Order: sequence, then structure tokens, then C-alpha cells
Amino acid sequence: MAILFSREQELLISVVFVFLAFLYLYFRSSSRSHGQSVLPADWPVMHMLPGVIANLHNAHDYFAAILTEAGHNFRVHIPQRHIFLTCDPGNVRHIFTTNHANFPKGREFAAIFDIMDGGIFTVDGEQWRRQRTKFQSVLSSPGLVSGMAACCRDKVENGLLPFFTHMASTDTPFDMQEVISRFVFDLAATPLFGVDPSLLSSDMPSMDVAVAMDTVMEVGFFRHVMPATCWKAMRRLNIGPERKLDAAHKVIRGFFMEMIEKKKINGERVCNDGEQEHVDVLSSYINDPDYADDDLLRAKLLSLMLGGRDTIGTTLPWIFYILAKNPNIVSIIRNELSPIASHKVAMGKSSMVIFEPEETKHLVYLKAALYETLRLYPSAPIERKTVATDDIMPSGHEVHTGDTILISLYSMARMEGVWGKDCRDYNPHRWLSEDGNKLMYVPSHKFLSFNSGPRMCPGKDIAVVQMKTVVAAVVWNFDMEVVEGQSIQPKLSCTLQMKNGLTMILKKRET
Ligand code: HEM
Repeated sequence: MAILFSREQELLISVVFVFLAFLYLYFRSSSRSHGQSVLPADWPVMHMLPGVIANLHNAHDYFAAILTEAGHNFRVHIPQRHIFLTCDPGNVRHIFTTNHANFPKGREFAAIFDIMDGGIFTVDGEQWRRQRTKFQSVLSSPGLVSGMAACCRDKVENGLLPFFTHMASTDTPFDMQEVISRFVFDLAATPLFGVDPSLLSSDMPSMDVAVAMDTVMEVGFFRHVMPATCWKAMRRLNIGPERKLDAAHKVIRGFFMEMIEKKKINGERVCNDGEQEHVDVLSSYINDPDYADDDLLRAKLLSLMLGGRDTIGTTLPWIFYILAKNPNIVSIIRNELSPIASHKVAMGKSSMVIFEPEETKHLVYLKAALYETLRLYPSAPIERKTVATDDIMPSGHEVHTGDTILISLYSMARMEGVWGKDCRDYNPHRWLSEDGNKLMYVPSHKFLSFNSGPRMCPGKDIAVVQMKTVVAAVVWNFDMEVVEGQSIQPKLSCTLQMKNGLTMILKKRET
């Protein structure tokens, strides 16, 4: 009886939320005047939830507007939750480094990403430490990182460039985000399983697993914003986004179980980049007693797959979009690539120039352009932490046990107080030393795109190598154009994918 009553109550809460959100939208659209405060009103019962929901379609810019007006920190009060929203670098250093033990991800975070529960992204404390140590030892194994770099180079030469050449020769517009999504799926899965799923191939197979992974991030965003009782009620009733997520979970589970079963039958396989063979990551995990449980193994592998796939897959379309709009920056990148390319052409290599990972290592401007993209368009635009015990932030704000802290990376990039008056401009020069020969040191609590402190991204170096390989090859061999009339905006998701994709036309360059 008690359980029934609780479900009815949860459903009622959901209906009331939706009703109030619509009501608020209606009044807002007819009442907001220019110059009015963007800070959400604190209503009885619903507190700030109606204001937050009314601006959800534009959440990241809305948070940036709030934090600009409020001075880098703001308390968001919604039913059942106290949220401290910040983009203050001093607070970030405190949360991620100085007092990081007091700011775990927390159980609610694990519940939100239940398909990954037990994987490195959702656990804290000793469980996290063990997985981090394991992953770092796998990454440090001789040949794995160079194998990942080599696999990327190989896929650029045999997958991405032939596809682009075909589209360019027929003047056909295509969705760059979808093509990159196929490419990074293969890029992340090949070293993980030792098998190339070949999503980027001429027959363009179904992307249902990649789409299911995107759904986890989209519904994850919804769960972050909604009071837990609301999304849990929807999950029990299997309605709305929760219904979509349930279907996505089934697809993901099926894919990972298939890969694990194949591995058990076929034993250790290798990722072959044509010249050398490299042992895959799954082979290093499959006989480890910490990973004996299949569900846990799946959750842990999914975390690694998302770590490599979603991040690079989100960043590359943004950089192509920005470069297509900034021909002057493309020219500077080409000037930097030119000595390497001329050498290759003089050696009589094919008309399509591929830059080896070793060759792009020292290219400073290319790296500055990548970092500038990640600054303005961080692949994880929001980080979330929980407060373990009462604390006082360097900004003077008090936070209390159980509070949620949301750190808006997207907003931090848009704060004049952090990045200067031109913070909203795309300007790779801000990363360069005066003589332009070196990259300036920027602390990770200010440039948080790869996280900061003990949980800093362990894949950063390999990610930069891979992205440089892709961007150098595309920029050198093609001119890029964004098809007019598109609305380019972030999707409502935990990653900063583009909502409507990115339709582009490429033209082969005569070099
Ligand atoms: C553009 C590329 C990348 C970006 C921007 C990026 C960013 C991040 C961020 C922000 C986190 C913290 C996430 C959180 O705890 O909420 C993270 C963690 C992590 N990343 Fe990356 N990442 C990138 C590429 C990669 C790659 C290629 C790999 C794998 C080779 C990887 C593996 C991981 C892992 C395992 C963690 C968890 C670390 C921990 O919790 O201790 N990342 N990354």
C-alpha cells in the first residue's frame, strides 16, 4: 500500500512540475522586457524550478548569463535539492584539488548514470583509486598509446579522407557530426576490443549503439535537472525520456555483452595498424578478478569507451565549424603544416597528405587552436560534485552536506573576469607566448576541459595527438564550408554535441 501511494505521489509531482513549467513559459514569453534580471525567481513550493525549466532549451547560455549577473557563483534552489552553481576558478581549485576528498561525485551521480554504475566515472574513494591505477597501468603499457595514435592515423588515411574525397568530388553536402561520430566510435572501440566495428565504411552500417550512447548523455542531462523523485517516477512508469533510455540501455548491454563473449571465445586479439600489432585493452581486463562480474566489466568498459568517444567526437565538429568560419586561422595552421607537407610532396608521396603523429607533436599553433575550441566548447560543459561535509568556498559561500555543486565550464570560458574582455571570441593567440613559439601555461582550474586535480583526464595526451592528426589532414587537404541557414547550437545533453548536426561541403585543395 505504502509503495502504491508513493508512486501516485511521484506521478502527481511530475504532472505539477510540467504544468507549472508551461504556465511559467507562457507568462515569461509575454512579460520579460529588455534589461530585466536573468536570475530565476524563487517561488513558493517550486522555488526556481519553473525558471530553470523555462530556459532549459538554452541551458548553457542561460547559466552563463546567470553567472555573469551574479558574479561567478549562484545558489539554485529547486525542490528537494540545493545547488551551488559556480564557474569561479578559485572555487574550482578548492573543489577539484585542495579539498577534493570533500567533493565526491556521490550516489546520485551514480544513479543518474546507472548503466555505468561501478565504472570509473561514477565511483569515488578506494573503488575509483583502483580503477584509475589499473587504467593508468594499461595506458602505460609499451605500444598501447603509440598503437592508438597509429590506428587513428590509419583510419584518417583509409576511412575519413576517402569519404571526404568522395563527397568533395560530387559536391555533396553531408552531416560532419554524423561522420565524426562514426569515425570516433571506431577509434575508441578498436583499441578497446581489438576489433574494428567499421561504422565509417562505404555501406554506412546502423549506428544504433552510438545513438544509444548519445541517449545516455541526453537523458543524463534531464536527470541532473529534474528532482530525483520525478525522473524515478517516470522510470517506473516507463514514460517520456526514461522509456527512450530503457531502450538505449538494452542496445548498449547487447553490444558490450557480444564483445565480451567474443573475447572469451576468441582469446586475446590485437589491434593491427598495418605495421605493428598492439594488444587491446579488454584483454588486459578480462582475467582480472576485479572485473570478473560481467555487468561490472560492461559498466567499466562503457566508461572507457565514452571517455574516448564522446569527448573527441564532440570536439572535432566544433573545431571544423569554427575553422570554416575563420579562414585566417586556417591559413595560419596551413603555414605551420607547410614545411612538413612540402617535404612529403617533394618526396613524391600521394596527393593526399597525411601528417604522422610524430610530425604534429611540436605544432604549437595547431594545439592552441584545439585548446581554444575546448575552452569555448568543452565536451563536458558541466561537472557535478556532491558536498560530503559542510565547507566554505574561497569565494566565501557556505555549502552544506548533501548539496550539489554544478561547475559550468561553458560559463567559465565566457567570464570577462576569468578570460578577459575578448573571452567570447575565438582567439588561439591567447594561448601563445609573446614570440608565438611556446604554449603558455594555464592552470587546469581555469582551463577545466580535461578536468583538474587527481581526477584529471588520463587520456589527454593521446586525445591531443589523435585530434591533431585528424585536423591537420582535413585542413591541409580540403577547404571547408558550412551550408548556410543552419541553426548551430548545443544539444541538451551532458556532452556538448550539436543539436541539429553540422552540414558541410568540402572541396579538395590543389596543393
Ligand atoms: C577531447 C578529448 C578529451 C577530453 C576533453 C576529456 C575530458 C575529460 C574530463 C572533463 C574528464 C572528467 C570527467 C568527470 O570525472 O566528470 C575526463 C576523465 C577521464 N577521461 Fe578524458 N577526455 C578526453 C579524451 C579521453 C580519451 C581519449 C580517453 C581514453 C584514452 C579518456 C579517458 C578518461 C578517463 C578514463 C577518465 C576518468 C578519470 C578519473 O575519473 O579518474 N579521455 N576526461
